[in-house]
This record gives sequence, C-alpha cells and structure tokens, in this order.
Amino acid sequence: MIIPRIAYSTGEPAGIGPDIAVLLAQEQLPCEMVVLGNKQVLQDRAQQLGLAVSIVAYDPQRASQQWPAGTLVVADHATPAPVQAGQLNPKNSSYVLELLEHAGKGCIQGEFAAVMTGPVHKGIINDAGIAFSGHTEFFAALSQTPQVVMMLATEGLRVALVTTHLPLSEVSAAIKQPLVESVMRIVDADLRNKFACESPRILVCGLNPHAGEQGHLGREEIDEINPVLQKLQNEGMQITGPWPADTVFQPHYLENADTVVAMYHDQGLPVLKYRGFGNAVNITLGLPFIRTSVDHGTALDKAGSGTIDTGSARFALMTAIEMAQRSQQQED
Ligand SMILES: NC(=O)C1=CN([C@@H]2O[C@H](COP(=O)(O)OP(=O)(O)OC[C@H]3O[C@@H](n4cnc5c(N)ncnc54)[C@H](O)[C@@H]3O)[C@@H](O)[C@H]2O)C=CC1
Ligand SMILES: NCC(=O)COP(=O)(O)O
Repeated sequence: MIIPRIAYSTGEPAGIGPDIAVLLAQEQLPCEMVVLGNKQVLQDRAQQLGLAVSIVAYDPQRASQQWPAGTLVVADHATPAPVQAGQLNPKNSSYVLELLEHAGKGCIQGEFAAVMTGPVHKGIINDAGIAFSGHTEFFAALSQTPQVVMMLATEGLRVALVTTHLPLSEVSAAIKQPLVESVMRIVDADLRNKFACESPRILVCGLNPHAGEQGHLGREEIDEINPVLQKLQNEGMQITGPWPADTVFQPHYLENADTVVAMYHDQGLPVLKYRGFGNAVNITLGLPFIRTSVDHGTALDKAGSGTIDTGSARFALMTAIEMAQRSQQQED
C-alpha cells in the first residue's frame, strides 16, 4: 500500500502551527507528514513544550514511509527574522508564503498527495505589504483556477460559501448569477467526486433576512439566486432554496442535506464553528489538488503554552489522507 505523503505547511511561525507539528508527531501517523517550516523554530517549540522530537531532513527522492512516533520530517525553510512564540513579525511574512508556494507547487507536480495548512495571520502578511486574503484565494491563483469554494465540515454539518474573504459592504454586489452558478456546480461535483456523495442534496441560503421576504427585504434572491437554482434543478441537481439562513440551520432541514451553501463567510461559519469548533476541517473545493486546513487561527496567545487542542488538525490530516486515498483509488 502506498503511504500518502502529505505536506503540512506550518503557517505563521509565531502562532500554534509549529506546536501542531510537534504534537501530531508524538504518535505514529498513517502517512508521511512532511513538515514545511523552520527546523530551529520546530526544535525550539518542542523544547518549550517539553517534548522530544527527532528531526529528519525531508528528501523528495526517498520513498514515502511511515516514521516512528517522535519523528519530524522537515523541509527546512529559513526565516528572515528570529521567531518568538506569540510575537508577530512582518519580516517573516515572505517565509509564510514561501511555505505555501512549496506546498501548492509540490501538490500540482505530484510530489505531495495533499496539503494540510496550518494557520496564517492574514493581517501581518498585509502589514508586510503583501496582498493576501487567505489560503483559498492564494492556492486558486497559484494553480490558475478561476473559481474555488471554501467548505468547512464537522460531524453532521458541511457549510460551503459563495463569497469568502470579502468585506460585508461588497458582498451584495458580488452575488451574481454566474458566481452563484459556478459555486453550486463545484460543490455538486466535488461532493460526488471527493466525498462519494452520489446525489448531493444542497440547501442554499438567501442573502437577506427571511430570504428577502418576496422582494420586500432585498432582491438578490429573486434576481440572482433563484434563477440559478431553477436552472440547476431542471438539470436534475438536488438543490433547494433560497432558504432563510435563520431557518435552514435546524435539524429538520439539515438531516436531509449533504451541505448548506451560505452566501458569505459570517453567515455560515459561525453556525459551523458553534457546532464543531476544534473538530472541524476547512477544505478548498474546485482546486486541482487536495487542500485541507485547521478550522482555527493562529491562537498567538497559546503558542508554546502546551494548552492547545489538536482536534481540528487531526481531523484535517485524516481528511487529507482519506481524500488522497480515494483519489488514488479513482486513478487505479
Ligand atoms: N486557516 C487559517 O489560516 C486561519 C487563519 N486565521 C487567522 O488567525 C488570526 C487570529 O484569528 P482569531 O480570530 O483570533 O482566531 P483564533 O482561532 O486564532 O483564536 C480565537 C480563540 O480561540 C483559541 N484557539 C484557537 N485555536 C485553538 C486551538 N487549537 N486550541 C486551543 N485554543 C485555540 C485562541 O486561543 C483564541 O482564544 C487572524 O489573522 C486570522 O486571519 C483565522 C482562521 C483560519
Ligand atoms: N474562517 C476560515 C478562514 O478564513 C480560512 O481561510 P483560508 O486561509 O483557508 O482561505
């Protein structure tokens, strides 16, 4: 059996991304996890956590293998400035992006079966003068994919988004038929292909309160969302809506659905995180490679403290492995 080689990009070095690498490596993993990061930072963080790690230099020519508990396979990248847990430094932003580029290109070229990303600090990257809104958009641009979809999943609930990291003041203008249609098609296709969902049942939120109340509280449902849903229903897709977002997140609706599609980030993700924070995974749909992520941010206040929860990281890693194995089976 092929052992999947999964890249783990450790993200913001002052955050909990390096802690996650050290903690996950304390047990034997059912994959080869290649840690993209700085060797010294990882060693220092392990020492801070009081955990022993044996660091092995990553060699892309070596066959992928399982490593004993306590081993960290590291693809070493230099940080421009010294790293202190919890202290952001814009000088290290170029390093963070270098890790993502390594991960993304490695996936595109087949070196890695998937990438799991650790958390980055979007603000400090922007402070460094680099335009960056998130991994989702970064990997879309890197792979020249015109449209991707952010989806978070936890036990019993998946939420995909039509818009991602967009100021609320720009959301309404972005909700247009072509975008809504391409997002729904990607969600439907990836649930079939990557999650073995034979005929995905998709519930779509409206944008406005009460899904616009027949146009009295906004027209996006009538002008932009409903025509797309009708077109896709006519093609046989199991898609319904636009539902009022405060109605659709109820067991009665969710028990007959494979995913909810929300119109914007904070319409859908608070519900998902309320249900499953710490046990959720973020997956980018529509990419030409597999990317999963933790459901949380950099948690600067907890870096090096030994008090973090690795539940989401484990879930993200296991999801990446399962997706990679399914993709391998489809190719065989
Ligand atoms: N995948 C990614 O790269 C993500 C990055 N972020 C970025 O993270 C930065 C900080 O965002 P915040 O809103 O403060 O969210 P956050 O998730 O970093 O922290 C929120 C609270 O949850 C706690 N927390 C988070 N993860 C934890 C874990 N694994 N174990 C224990 N406690 C945990 C933190 O200590 C804090 O109290 C922002 O720059 C944001 O853009 C946010 C979400 C995802
Ligand atoms: N709230 C999840 C989130 O914003 C993660 O974004 P990305 O970095 O995965 O694009």
